[in-house]
Amino acid sequence: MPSPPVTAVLIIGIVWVVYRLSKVGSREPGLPPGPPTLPLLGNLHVFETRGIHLKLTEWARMYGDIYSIKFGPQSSIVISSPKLLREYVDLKGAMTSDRPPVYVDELISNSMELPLMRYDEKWRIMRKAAHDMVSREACNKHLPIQRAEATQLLSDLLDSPEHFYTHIYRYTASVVTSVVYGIHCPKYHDCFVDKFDRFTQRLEAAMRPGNSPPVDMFPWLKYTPEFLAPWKRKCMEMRKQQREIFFGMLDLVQDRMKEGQGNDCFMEYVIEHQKHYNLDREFLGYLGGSLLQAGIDTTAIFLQSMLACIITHPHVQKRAQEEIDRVIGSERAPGFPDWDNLPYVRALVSEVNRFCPVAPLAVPHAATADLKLGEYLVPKDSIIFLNTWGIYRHPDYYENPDVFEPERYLKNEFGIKSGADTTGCRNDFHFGAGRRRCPGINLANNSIALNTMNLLWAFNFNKAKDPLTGKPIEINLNVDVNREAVLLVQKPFKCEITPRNTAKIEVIRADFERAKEVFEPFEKQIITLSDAFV
Ligand code: HEM
Repeated sequence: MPSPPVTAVLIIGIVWVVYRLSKVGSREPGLPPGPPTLPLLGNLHVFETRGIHLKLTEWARMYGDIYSIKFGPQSSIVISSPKLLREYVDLKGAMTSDRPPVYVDELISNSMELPLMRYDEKWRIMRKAAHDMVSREACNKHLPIQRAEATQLLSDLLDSPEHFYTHIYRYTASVVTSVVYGIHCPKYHDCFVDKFDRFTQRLEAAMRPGNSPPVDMFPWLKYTPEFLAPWKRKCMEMRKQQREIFFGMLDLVQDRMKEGQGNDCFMEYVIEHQKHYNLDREFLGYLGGSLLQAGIDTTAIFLQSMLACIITHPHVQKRAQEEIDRVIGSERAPGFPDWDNLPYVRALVSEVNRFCPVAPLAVPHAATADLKLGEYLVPKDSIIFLNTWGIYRHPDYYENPDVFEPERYLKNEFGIKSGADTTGCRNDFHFGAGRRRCPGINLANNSIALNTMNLLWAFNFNKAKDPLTGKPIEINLNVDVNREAVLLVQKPFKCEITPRNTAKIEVIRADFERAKEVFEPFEKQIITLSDAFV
């Protein structure tokens, strides 16, 4: 039997531990209000890992444009208006540009992937090089290859319209491999593209909440022995495969340069200026790899969503096509200079981005220091969610926010309703905010503009028909989505794609013949990957 003083100490100790545990999950004083919490769990018990943007937006309408949530001990804030995004993220960039730690990424890439890097010296080195690589001027230099790739997309769609998914993916993959590594991918199958597509799906699954224990919330889980943690083994396999891709691509560029066969791609530029950017081989490998990883799926998802939007809104498709026909006609395909003369097509693109933002919660930021945001105090290391979905569906800013209506962008450049506060308004929230804003914006926007013009110029897009009933197969925009994915991916849908007239078919065939000359310097190497990818 312990003595009375020992018993007293034990009781005080137990009370203290219970008290501390009961505080886990509750809000620190000063945090903005939010949904009620439970001890230990915070808001985890009502949190969905699928379609998180919908839950965060539902709460935004209840608790306001800034509110807080707790994932166990982890504090997070959610920002859901243009004004607060500007004030709290854009203008406080030095304190809001960290990323929350992602242990799975630490295992896979040793935290060397730019989008998930912490806000430190490593990030600064990488970001500067990435910024210069895909700056507006640098991208303009690469318009001919981007255009040639877009011409191949039209030609592929003429040949086998039923494979539009893989044609689009080939396009977005080949644009990045061409401009970053100087290597054209002529087809989806039996080439780099399908293997990279599969690798990305495996990577996305490995990162998905629920497929590994919540290590980032409870860091002691890191020490689970490997024999009890198959997810750790999976991460090590992914690491091997990822390095094979990233460093294999880098080697190809260096081999080409040694042979004097350069083609002016982005990677050649940074290799030549390696010292200036302070990049060693490890950085170079992950720099190119980060652009591959961040640039391919995102652009493909936009194009898929754009097609889903015009198929479900035929009057929008018709109006955009009438404008294109008026400005361009049938004798030539659209080009970049046409973009400025197509206000309705530009409005359509803005509306697709508003209605189906590719990354509805961007990539979460984190606070590098304690933050004073208006009347609130947000502790260092809190996660900051940029609720792009909630902003783009905000009823104070957008008239009928749940209706797809490109015309709103003809009334004013932000598409907002009259009388709304314009502070912080822009029409590119889908590229994020502050210092972590997407650096690939120019490359992405060039792809979006060129392909939207091209596709509408060349083809009619209609709902596919059910072979049994003959009835159109409906597409439920943003409802039939892959809810497990972090990006807003429409579930695979079918559609009928038919060329609009024979003159256009001839233009596409002739343009594709000419594009082969542009591809030539980009076809000196074939990307090989080991059997691990099959
Ligand atoms: C439609 C196409 C795209 C969309 C919607 C998109 C969207 C985004 C978003 C939302 C972020 C996070 C921003 C933030 O944290 O505030 C991001 C980051 C990033 N994006 Fe994009 N992106 C697209 C295309 C591209 C392309 C083509 C590239 C390059 C080839 C690229 C490279 C990156 C990189 C490297 C980052 C990480 C930046 C950092 O953390 O500092 N993206 N993108």
